[in-house]
Amino acid sequence: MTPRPENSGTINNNNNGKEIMKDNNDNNNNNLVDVSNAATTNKGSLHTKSSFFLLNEKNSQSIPQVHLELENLSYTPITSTANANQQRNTACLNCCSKKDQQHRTTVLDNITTEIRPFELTAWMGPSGSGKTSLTSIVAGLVDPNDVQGTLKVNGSVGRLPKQMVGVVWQDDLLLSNLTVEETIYFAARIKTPATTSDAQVKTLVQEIMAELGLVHIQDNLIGSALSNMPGISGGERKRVAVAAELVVRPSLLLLDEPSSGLDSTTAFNLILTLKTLASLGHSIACVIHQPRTDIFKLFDHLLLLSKGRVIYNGQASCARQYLETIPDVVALPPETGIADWIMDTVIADEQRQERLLADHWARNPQKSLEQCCESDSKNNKEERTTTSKDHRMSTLNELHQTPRKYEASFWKQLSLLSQRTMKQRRGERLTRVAALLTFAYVFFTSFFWWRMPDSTAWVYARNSLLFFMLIAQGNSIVVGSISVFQRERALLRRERAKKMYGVLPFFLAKASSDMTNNILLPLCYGIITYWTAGLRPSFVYFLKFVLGYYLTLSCAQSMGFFVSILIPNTQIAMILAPPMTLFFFIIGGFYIPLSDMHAGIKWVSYVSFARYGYSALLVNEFEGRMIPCADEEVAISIGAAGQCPMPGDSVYESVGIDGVFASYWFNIFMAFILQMTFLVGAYGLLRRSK
Ligand SMILES: Nc1ncnc2c1ncn2[C@@H]1O[C@H](COP(=O)(O)OP(=O)(O)OP(=O)(O)O)[C@@H](O)[C@H]1O
Repeated sequence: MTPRPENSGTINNNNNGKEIMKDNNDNNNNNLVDVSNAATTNKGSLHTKSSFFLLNEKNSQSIPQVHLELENLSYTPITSTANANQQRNTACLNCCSKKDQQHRTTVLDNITTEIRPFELTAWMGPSGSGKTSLTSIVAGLVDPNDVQGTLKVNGSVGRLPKQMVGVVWQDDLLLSNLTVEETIYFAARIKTPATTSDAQVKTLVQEIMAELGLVHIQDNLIGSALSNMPGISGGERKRVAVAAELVVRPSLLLLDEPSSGLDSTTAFNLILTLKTLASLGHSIACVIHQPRTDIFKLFDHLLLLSKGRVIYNGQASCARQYLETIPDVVALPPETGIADWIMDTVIADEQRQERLLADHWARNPQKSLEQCCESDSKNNKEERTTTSKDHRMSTLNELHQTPRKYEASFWKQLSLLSQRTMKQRRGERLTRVAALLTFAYVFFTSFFWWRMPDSTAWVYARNSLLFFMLIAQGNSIVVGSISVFQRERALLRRERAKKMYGVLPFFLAKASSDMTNNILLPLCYGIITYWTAGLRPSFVYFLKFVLGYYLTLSCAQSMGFFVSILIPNTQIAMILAPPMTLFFFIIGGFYIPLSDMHAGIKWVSYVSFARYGYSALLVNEFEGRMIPCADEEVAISIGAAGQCPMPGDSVYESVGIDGVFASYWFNIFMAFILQMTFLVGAYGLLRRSK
């Protein structure tokens, strides 16, 4: 933590007798930072304000404040089988339909709560109580048809624009080859308006990194445990994910277990950071499991859930008094953490299966609260009245006018996404393996097809080499394209839901990066092999070979991209892709001459990129030249055997490449059209996918 300068704040008393840290530079109540709990519970580490917060304070008027009210909210998603949910409260949706196995599961039942600005709210409850579901509902990520009840923003029924909501999930999806700083910078830059300069964004990034203790690892790669790539620790990943959301100061911040995997001091400091942020006017709700007592005391508001029902919803400081008034609840034993005790109490209630706590709350929540927490409730009401007087909240209509659809312009989104894709590619283990594989292919191909003599005896060898070059690289390009996109899909889904960028800039960045990066090594292989194998020795024909070869592989790449969006299941896509590609190659004209192909299958060859690619390369190699006679007996199975010297055109005509298909440029045009079709199809599917 950056130490707070001694003269930067004073300790005052507010009307509750709480210590309030107030910035000397600004008398606005916005800037009050309640540190009483922090000071009393963790004297050794009194939280200090870094310039990140000072910077935020200066702009705090620009943070639209949000008061979110959830009234009688229920969440009943459809589950695909009844068996798995027999224990649940289920209701058959339409038992006469084909989908008569579909049932609705009541995940959340009649939840009434609120998230207020200037407050840090905790959502607690045992595993499976519905905390993550509630986060998804508030973030607007579930099907609205599955949600009943009312959601109000600043008094009006409706939803907050997604740009004003920051969400940190339990499973952070971070790109492994980006550094800590690059990850936070990307989030900051794409989510801040164009009017904020790059220098200002960089300052914000530095400040939030300082605040969350990430400066010393700012140049470290994130890494990935899945691909066994060393990187930052789990706790550091969590802090990076938090920083990427915090850096743009969202009005509403939702965090799903942000402290899991952190040591208790780091967890305390993180929650304290959130508390400080809340004091600037942000509304923050935090799913938390079993925080230690000093962390628990940082929370203003507590929502306690048990199996989808409310057990307590009120000031965190009143929870103990309230629970102890309920018969059957054992009072907090000495030397026991309050959060531990609350969780033990809730779990014991769940095990009894009588739902005493939920029923008790349902009978008369407000009255029970007022009885046991009278003085605190009164003070709280007064505080809220003062807050609402001081800050005129924007209406929901005004809030919807504030953010643009996307903060960054189209070109900025495209540029940032392209840069991120390039960075993710650098040093990827996959790329290194691909480089080794290319080297192996060059060696292997040179061994079998070294400097082929230009004679009729080598016509078949030339044909087979051209086809081998396509099939060897084409298949791995399709498979590689699918595996890479499947990894990116979850991140795309999450970032799209946050309205960070549009589909078109993502698509263009992805397609252009793939069409260069993924094809680069295979193209090198083609270029080297052209000369080592002794293909047509002319620079013009060489350039035409490069164009045809590139376009065919690039078309294969686009087909892989299309398939990976069409089939969202990775395993199925990976199983289906190789035979599909192989099929397109088989009907490409080498194994079965196009002239001999059965009419029932021949039409498919018109949509095979391999057909146009192979035809273009073959025509380029043999068109308009005479192939000299071999000294030995001519032994070719295709072409006009016996004719010597042999006209090159007869080689491709003998496999059925004739008429307009015998034109190099026609085949190039068709490969281009096919690629565009795959790309437009991929884009359409991507837009429709969620
Ligand atoms: N779409 C869904 N269909 C069926 N059941 C669901 C669905 N979403 C959540 N559930 C169930 O609802 C319950 C609550 O899930 P949720 O993930 O919200 O709990 P949680 O309190 O966040 O749990 P944890 O602390 O373990 O993350 C779980 O039993 C879960 O299996």
